[in-house]
Amino acid sequence: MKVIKEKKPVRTHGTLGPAPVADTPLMKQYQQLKQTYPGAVLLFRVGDFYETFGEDAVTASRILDITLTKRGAGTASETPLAGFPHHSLDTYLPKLVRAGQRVAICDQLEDPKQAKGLVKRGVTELVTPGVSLHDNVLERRSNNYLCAVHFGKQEAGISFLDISTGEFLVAQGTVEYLGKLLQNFQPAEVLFCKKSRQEFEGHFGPDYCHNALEEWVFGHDYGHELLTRHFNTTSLKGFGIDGLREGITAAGCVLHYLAETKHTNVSHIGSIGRLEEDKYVWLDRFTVRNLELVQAQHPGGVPLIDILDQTITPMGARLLRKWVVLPLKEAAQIQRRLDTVEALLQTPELLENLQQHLRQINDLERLISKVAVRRINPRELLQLARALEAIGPIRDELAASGVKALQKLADQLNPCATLREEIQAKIREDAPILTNQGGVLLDNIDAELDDLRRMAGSGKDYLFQLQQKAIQETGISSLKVAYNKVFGYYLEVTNSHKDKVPPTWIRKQTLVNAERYITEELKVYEEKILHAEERLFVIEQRIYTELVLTAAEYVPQVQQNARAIGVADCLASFAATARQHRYVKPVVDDSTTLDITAGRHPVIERQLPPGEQYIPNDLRLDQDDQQIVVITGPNMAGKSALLRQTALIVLLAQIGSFVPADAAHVGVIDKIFTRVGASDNLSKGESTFMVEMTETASILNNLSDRSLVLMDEIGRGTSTYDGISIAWAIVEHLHNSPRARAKTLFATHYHELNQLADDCPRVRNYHVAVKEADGRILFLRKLREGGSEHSFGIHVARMAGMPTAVVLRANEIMHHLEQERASTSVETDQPTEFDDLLVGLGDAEAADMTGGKVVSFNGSPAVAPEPALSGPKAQPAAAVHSAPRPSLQLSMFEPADPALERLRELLTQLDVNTLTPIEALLKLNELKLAVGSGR
Ligand SMILES: Nc1ncnc2c1ncn2[C@@H]1O[C@H](COP(=O)(O)OP(=O)(O)OP(=O)(O)O)[C@@H](O)[C@H]1O
Repeated sequence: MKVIKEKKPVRTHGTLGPAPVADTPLMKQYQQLKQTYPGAVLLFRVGDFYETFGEDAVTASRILDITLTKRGAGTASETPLAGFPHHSLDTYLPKLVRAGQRVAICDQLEDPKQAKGLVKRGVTELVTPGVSLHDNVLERRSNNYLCAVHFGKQEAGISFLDISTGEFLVAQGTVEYLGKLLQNFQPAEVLFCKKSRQEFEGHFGPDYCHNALEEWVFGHDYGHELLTRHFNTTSLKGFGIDGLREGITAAGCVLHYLAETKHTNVSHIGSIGRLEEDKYVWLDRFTVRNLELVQAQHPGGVPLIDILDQTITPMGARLLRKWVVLPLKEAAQIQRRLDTVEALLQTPELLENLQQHLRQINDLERLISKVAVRRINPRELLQLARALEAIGPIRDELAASGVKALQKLADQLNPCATLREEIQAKIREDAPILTNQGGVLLDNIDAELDDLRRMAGSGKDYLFQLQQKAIQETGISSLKVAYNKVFGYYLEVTNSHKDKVPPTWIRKQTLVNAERYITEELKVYEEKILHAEERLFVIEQRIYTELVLTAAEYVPQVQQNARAIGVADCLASFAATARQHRYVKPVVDDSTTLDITAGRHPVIERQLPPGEQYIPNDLRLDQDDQQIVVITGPNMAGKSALLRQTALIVLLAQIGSFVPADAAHVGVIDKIFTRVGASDNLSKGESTFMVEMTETASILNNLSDRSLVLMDEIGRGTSTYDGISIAWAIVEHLHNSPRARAKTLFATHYHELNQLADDCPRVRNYHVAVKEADGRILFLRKLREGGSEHSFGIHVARMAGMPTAVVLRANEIMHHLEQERASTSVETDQPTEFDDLLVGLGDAEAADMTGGKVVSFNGSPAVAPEPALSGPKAQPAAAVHSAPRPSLQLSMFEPADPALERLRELLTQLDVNTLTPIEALLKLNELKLAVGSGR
């Protein structure tokens, strides 16, 4: 086959072109392999090139920017062709994988020189976004997870595996829990069953890089069998996961996929851990996103992790990302971390020494994984030895620290001295990456190896002497002995001297300016040298492989080292951040208080322009008196910053970090819910408002006394009155719910909500202070007690550079509207989206939301009916507490209309406790249709 030498970058966006035709034995072989790996780009090794054909060639040339040419141009078997030299695999493979492609690497399985007929070829590795050991594909400081999801009848199962570290996790629970885990772990590839595609995308969106597998892979018994076989156990009890039926299915699917992608040496996956929902603070996926914990929401934004991360090793960096999204709930466990950070801060020398040694550690975890899968090169093996060399001093440092938690870590460290010494005694410091071309091992390891080296070395000396002799004999001073793969050793004579060449020399090749010859003597020596070299390479490879096998016996110890190093690194990072950014140790206990003195936003305070200071604020929430704080203030005042900083301080405290404040007392929080009146779903074409409401309903259904709720501009996706009504009802619900007194921060533009405090004793009004001077406002950023009088949107518009005429006109309209509002009385009681929200909540919640003043769904009063519903829906905001308040719920259930009768019937049948938000939405739609059609 013709090999294309010059590869000029050409972009192609054409059609896929004809598929390759199996017109030769080579193409037949290609077709067979291609059919075995449908959906993967097949890199087909031919000689020194990896070639792609047909559709694959079009894809490869587009992603890799390589020439797209044709095989069999002008013939019936014409097909697109694109290829690259085999030694460029490391450059091109990551590009394909990062572009979301699965790549099957097909190699020559025998030496083409020895092959009789067609060279044997086979796929040696299937690299996919979620299953990769290639450094160029992986990010050093974050994990690369493959994930499998399985939807069961009651619950769903999920499993994560990072093959590059051996970490294998499983969980089972509600779809919401899975959504949260997907958001936390950000898998590179998700596997699910073909028939679950719609369900998966309905819940989690279409954006995950995924692979839909056949239904039979998702069987519990099959999964169980794969797991027990892999771990060589009879049951899964030892891992504490035997009850997780759906989780086991998902984990089995992960192992199945490893085998399918030809990853068979996976002994480094030594255990499977359970992600226990109860152990960690519940952060719904919106909270992880809104608080920008590990990922900024907008390009150029800075996530919390960037401020926090002062880890030195990749193990530390990867662990910190997990700690940040999985804050702890057990006060004692948190306290242990905090005490250790304090000890490190109080002993600067210990912290410095520890960090100094950590710099030598490298990626111990991924290095040992490469040992397990037998894909470690000599230089990496040396790195492993150097990393192990640093374990001893770290162990000594931690052991002598006098700090209990650090001493415990020291106990887990094992310098694996025997292995380290063996590596260092065998591998040359300047060893190459490849193991098949010699120069890997030191002298005096193997007698035969030493002999062969001498022979190869002296052979080369001999060739030099032969060159000198030939120069003397022929008088051709420019004559040289050289080597190439085709002719072996030869004598090269320039054209000007070729008439001096003796007749016994055999001409082998004619170049433009020179002739190349061989002689009998040269051939004999060449044989000897090449034979010695070949044998030498074989011996080196054998000894190297034995060394890797020896190293493989240390996988569990080295993995344990890696884990302990990760923890030490994270704690040291907390101490370093606390020192650098003036964080303090929070008091974390089982009380129900949240009391922050002079709290700051950890990210914004680092982003302010030089000379600007972040204004700290105090904030206290307590379920017994100040349970809900309604914060009003103009746009840009700093309301969102305050909400977020409160959540971030809680979160930092509960991952064991010091916090940006002068003091903080954090009674352990079990759930953090965040809802920001969103506009970000608009791009997906969803009804923003509906999404907002469905999610809010889900929040309200899941609260506990220990929960922290942040509501930022909830209701702004609808008209002002609706918005105020919804916001009002939600605050009431949070206040009156008999189930939970969740601590709540509620930021709003609707200053009307300040009137809530009159009815609800645990609701307190605060505002972010601004100063008005000369018709302009100055942001003071200070949280003060009391509500605010009016909104300042127009002032902000002026600040933003809105033309004066527009600003003046806006002022005029606002005054007009305010006057109108004051003179209007009771508003319409048509059902609105607010009613829809109640539908999603169920009887108990609906009653909670309206302060127990709602008529139950079967039409009779659920509680002694009071004449007025204290929701503002029914009246304009300005008159909330003065006008009589008709119940919008009553209007919804007047019995006269048969459609409404039917609606009532449907609602009564509904078990809202088992509905997911998505199902609730669908149900709602159904109900609307039912009412509309009069069914
Ligand atoms: N305490 C503070 N000290 C200094 N700067 C602050 C402080 N709080 C907020 N800021 C700055 O003010 C900007 C606006 O704050 P934020 O987004 O919290 O206002 P907001 O009241 O929520 O506004 P909007 O209602 O428009 O969402 C922030 O991006 C930040 O740069």
